[in-house]
Parts: sequence; C-alpha cells; structure tokens
Amino acid sequence: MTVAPNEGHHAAHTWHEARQRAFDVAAPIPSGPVPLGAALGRTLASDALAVQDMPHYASSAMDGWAVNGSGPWILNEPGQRLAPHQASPIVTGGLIPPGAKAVLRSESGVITTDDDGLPVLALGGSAKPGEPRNGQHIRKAAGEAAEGDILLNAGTVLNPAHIALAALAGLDQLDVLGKPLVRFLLTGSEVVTRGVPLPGQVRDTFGPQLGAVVELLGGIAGEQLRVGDNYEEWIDALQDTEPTLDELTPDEPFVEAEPPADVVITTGGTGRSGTDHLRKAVAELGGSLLIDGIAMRPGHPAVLAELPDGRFVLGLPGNPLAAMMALFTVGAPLLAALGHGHLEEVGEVPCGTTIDAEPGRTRLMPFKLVYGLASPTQHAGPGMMRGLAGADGVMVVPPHGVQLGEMVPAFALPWGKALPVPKAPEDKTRKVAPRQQRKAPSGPVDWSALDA
Ligand SMILES: Nc1nc2c(c(=O)[nH]1)N[C@H]1C(S)=C(S)[C@@H](COP(=O)(O)OP(=O)(O)OC[C@H]3O[C@@H](n4cnc5c(N)ncnc54)[C@H](O)[C@@H]3O)O[C@H]1N2
Ligand code: MOO
Repeated sequence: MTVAPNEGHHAAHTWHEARQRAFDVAAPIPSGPVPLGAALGRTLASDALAVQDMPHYASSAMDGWAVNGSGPWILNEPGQRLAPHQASPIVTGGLIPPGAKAVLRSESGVITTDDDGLPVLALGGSAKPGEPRNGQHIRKAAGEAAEGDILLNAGTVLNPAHIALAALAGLDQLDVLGKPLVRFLLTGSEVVTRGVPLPGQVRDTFGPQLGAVVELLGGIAGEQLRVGDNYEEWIDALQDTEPTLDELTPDEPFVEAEPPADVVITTGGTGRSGTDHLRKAVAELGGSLLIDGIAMRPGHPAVLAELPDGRFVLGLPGNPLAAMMALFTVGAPLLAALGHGHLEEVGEVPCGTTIDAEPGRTRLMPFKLVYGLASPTQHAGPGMMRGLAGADGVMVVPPHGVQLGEMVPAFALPWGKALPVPKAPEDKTRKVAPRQQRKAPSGPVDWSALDA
C-alpha cells in the first residue's frame, strides 16, 4: 500500500537515461553447459563436434540376412565372421558382422535345404536381378559425419532437430550463451490469486503475466514467491528466494533447487509509505540503488538495485500498467545485456493526435494504429490493463508533447508485431531512375505466343 509518497522526488533519470543505464550496468552472463532438455531456444556458444563417427558402426538398413558372396549361403550364427557363401540373420540397425558384404532383404531370400538336408539361404521371393549388390542395404559407418566434423555451428539458435542431432551424436550437454534466470517476489497483503476480488482486495495480474513477458524479453522465468506487506517477509524473501531443505515438510518431495537467480523482480512496495519496503530491504542487505525513480509516467517509482551477491533487483511498481512500463523500460535492456543481446533501437510512429506538453516527464502511452496513425488507447490508467491489452505498441511522448501528424518515438510490444517502417518522404529523382534504366522493347511486340 502506498501512503503519500513524494511523487517525482527521486525521479533521477530520464526515460532514455534509465534504459541506457539498465543496459550498461550488466555484463553478459558467461556461456556454460546445459543439459539437452534445457537447450531449446538457447544460442550455441561453441561449435558442437561429432565425438565419433556417425553412425559409429556399419549397420543393416533392412531386416534379412548379412551375406558374404553369392548364394546359396550356409547359415551361420548371428554376429559371427562370415566366410564366402555364408549368411546370418540380421535386423534393421543390427551390427554388420565381420566378413559381410551386403544385406539380403527378408523378402528376397528363402530358407531351403541343400542336398544333404541342411538349411541354406537362397535367392527367392521378390529378389531383383543382381541382388544383393556389394554394400547393398548396409549403412556405412561415418555416413552422416566423421569424428571431429562440426555438427552445429556456434551461434545457432537451437531448435528441436538440433537437439535431436546432439543426442544422436551422444552428447548430453551443449555449451550455450548465458541467459538470465529471473525469480519473482510478488508482494501485497491485499493481492488475491483466485476468484473475483472483494472490495479492498485486488486480483493478481503479475503471476499469470510476468513469467511470459520475461521469457519474451530473453530471460528464463523462475520461481514465484509471494509475501504480504511485512518487512521481515520481504527481507527473508530477498535474502534467499530458494526453499531450504528444512523448510520442506517430510512429505514434500525434494526437487532439485533452481540455480541462483541473476535477477529478482519484485512487484509493489516501490512507494515511500510505511508498507513500502523495497529500498529499506535493499539497503539492509548491503545492496545499492542503480536507478531510483524515472521521470516517466506511469512507472516513475521503478527501482533497479544490485545486491552484494551480484543479483539485480528490479522493483516494479504495484500498479499493473505502471509495472509493465517499468519492465519495458528497465527490465528489457537489463535482460538484453545479461543475455548477450543489444539495446533495442527506439522506433517512430506518426502521431494521430496532439498531446500537450508535460514538463519534466516522458509519458508512455499504449497506442493503436488507425489508418497508419498512432492513437493513444483508452483505459490506460496506471492501474488498468485494457489499454495495453488492445495496443499495437507504446508511444514515448517527450515532455514537450507532440503535434498531430508528427513522428513520435515508440516501441513495439514484446508479444506484438514490429512497428511498421515509416515510408521515406517522396523522392522524385529516386523514382525516375529505375524507370529510365528499364530496357525499351527493341521492335514491334510479338503476339504469336498467344495463338498457341
Ligand atoms: N501520495 C502518493 N501516492 C502514490 C504515488 C505518489 O507519488 N504519491 N505514486 C503512485 C504511483 S505512480 C504508483 S505506481 C504507486 C506505486 O506503488 P507501490 O509500488 O508502492 O505498490 P503498492 O502501493 O503496493 O500498490 C500499488 C497498487 O498496485 C496494486 N497491486 C499491487 N500488486 C498487485 C498485483 N499483483 N496485481 C494487481 N495489482 C496490484 C495495489 O493493490 C495498489 O492498488 O503508488 C502510487 N501512489
Ligand atoms: O507512475 Mo505510477 O507508476 O503511475 O502508476
């Protein structure tokens, strides 16, 4: 709960400064191995090599018999060395025995008896002329890759087929670029997580939303922890967001804890009332404030801090839209920097309305594109979500305002389409040039093809 915080007092950074600072304070997380099950979507940090030939042994491509020479063949035990005119049963994928020269498909051979009544394999069934050719139906070793070949290049963004290839090669882990793990600390005694809230209660908008947005911004969404407005709970939660073994009841299965988070995102408590504990908790833990308020609306009380153990704490205001604007402004650049990304360039859209000046403050306004012009959405108060839910992007309205038709800085939503590239102003000289280059027909038009 916020009681009379001093709005604007700590708005130390402009909107542009805050983004840049959030990007500059973080260094890319070093690369490291991850198990294949966690590698989807990650970026390979170094080439993945074949540790042995692939396939690593010659095998049969068909069910049938491994054979040496021409038939009829005397049957041998599976796996034994085959002398000329010997054969042994084999299944698809089976190891080719020493001495085998080809595989005869089961459809192409028949077991019969020789003059002495002993079982022999002879060509028959649907055998084609010349069957079996030397090497037929044998998958050669190293047919897919030789030991040391590059299977996946550094920089590959891993898809399911890449991961399957790594598994086929016998790899258990892949070396990937670091990606920030984010944990969440959702606060507020009035917040409820189910059902229709009663007066004085508010339904939680962050639990169902923040993890997904963090993933879209290049982070890994970790655990969510909820605390009320009690300072001790805040401190405990910020100190260590992992459950310890003695906190687990004997019936709870021990699930391997997540590795330490790189970023903790808190919601609420950024104001300056008695129940707003973020700054005090950061100070008590020996952390430092990197951003303490931004000259923007909504979202001005946003905080970025660093704890002595290296974790960043991103304090989002409790108001739902304000929190999202703070996340786009500070969280997006921070996660980009930690995840080897770049600071997204701010785009531009033509403004469909005049917006008056509001000195000293950037306004972040969700907009909808109507006939190519950006119009601020309705229902975009700091505590609302309807305006953002229906938006195409967010305008970054400078303190001096914007005129109808003027280009205004803007950014796309992490889940939305990229902003349209504004059309270059009409340039007659450029338009004429290609037309002049077009080859003129050299003679009368030939219509003969139409008669065909
Ligand atoms: N006198 C002043 N009051 C306020 C100021 C100010 O400058 N002077 N700033 C306002 C602005 S702007 C914001 S933003 C908020 C910041 O509030 P806090 O970060 O301290 O957050 P709370 O006070 O805990 O909550 C604010 C608001 O958000 C609701 N909330 C909290 N958690 C959730 C959630 N999970 N889902 C949905 N809604 C949530 C909470 O119930 C409050 O209504 O302070 C203003 N006040
Ligand atoms: O600036 Mo507050 O962050 O409007 O809701």
